[in-house]
Amino acid sequence: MSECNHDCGSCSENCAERQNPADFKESLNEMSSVKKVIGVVSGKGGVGKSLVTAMMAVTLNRRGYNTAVLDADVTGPSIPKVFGVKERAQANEFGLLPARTKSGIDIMSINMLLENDDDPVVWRGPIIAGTVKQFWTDVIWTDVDYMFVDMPPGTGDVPLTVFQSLPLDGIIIVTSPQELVSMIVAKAVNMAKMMNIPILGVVENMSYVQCPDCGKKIQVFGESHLEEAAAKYDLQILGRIPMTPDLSRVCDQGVIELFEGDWMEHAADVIEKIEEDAE
Ligand SMILES: Nc1ncnc2c1ncn2[C@@H]1O[C@H](COP(=O)(O)OP(=O)(O)OP(=O)(O)O)[C@@H](O)[C@H]1O
Repeated sequence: MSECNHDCGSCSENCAERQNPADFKESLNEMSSVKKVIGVVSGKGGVGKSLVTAMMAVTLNRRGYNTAVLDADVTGPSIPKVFGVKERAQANEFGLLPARTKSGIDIMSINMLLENDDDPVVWRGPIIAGTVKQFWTDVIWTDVDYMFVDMPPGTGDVPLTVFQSLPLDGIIIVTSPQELVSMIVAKAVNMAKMMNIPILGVVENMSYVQCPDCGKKIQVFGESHLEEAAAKYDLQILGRIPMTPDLSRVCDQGVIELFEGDWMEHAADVIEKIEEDAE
């Protein structure tokens, strides 16, 4: 392209440079070590992407790995809240230091840099993407086996630019049952394919409600279309998470590390397998 400004986030041309996203990935801080980076995406907001990101980090941490969460959802950051982290980010001469949660998960989020948690982030796309890049380049991520990235929701400019700036080893798509009947999941799948990032699979959140008395599973949104969508887009089903007051409580109280349930175990097996495949 003759007028290339090298900012693919602000350009819609499908040129050779866009097709090779590795060209513009940012390098990690030289004090950091991160083995695998998994992006957690959703076609739209509010489907439980942050919940899944946090539960994945907790599940792999329970299996003995060092895990971290990079909160790239800059305009709607919820990671510090679900982990009950209130402190501001500290820095030393080499870079920014992530906060460490009670069970030892390292996290970095824009909320740890704002003066007040409830200050809105009203920045434009390039500034947001620049912030996420800095979370990668300027934060000292020590000895991380698995980093989970809570991606900005949707398939627009900001998630696209974030996709392009981080060296993701795979992505997990989070959906709600309603999304599966629309084109939203297709857009998320196609964005990952455009970026040449392997899709590890799909997690259906709010999949059902289980009666606390008789154990019956009720599909509140009607019969699930998960299998159908997984077959259509050639996706592996990583898990189904019920809608439960317990999950809502652990998020609200900032104690996600105490969640009980085995919904993320299959996803964790698949993630461990990436490691084995690479060896
Ligand atoms: N399975 C569930 N059971 C109960 N509550 C849930 C469940 N999933 C999500 N929630 C609640 O829904 C809210 C939104 O979830 P979450 O922040 O994970 O969504 P999100 O997709 O990351 O949203 P956004 O993209 O807008 O940041 C949270 O308050 C969470 O407590």
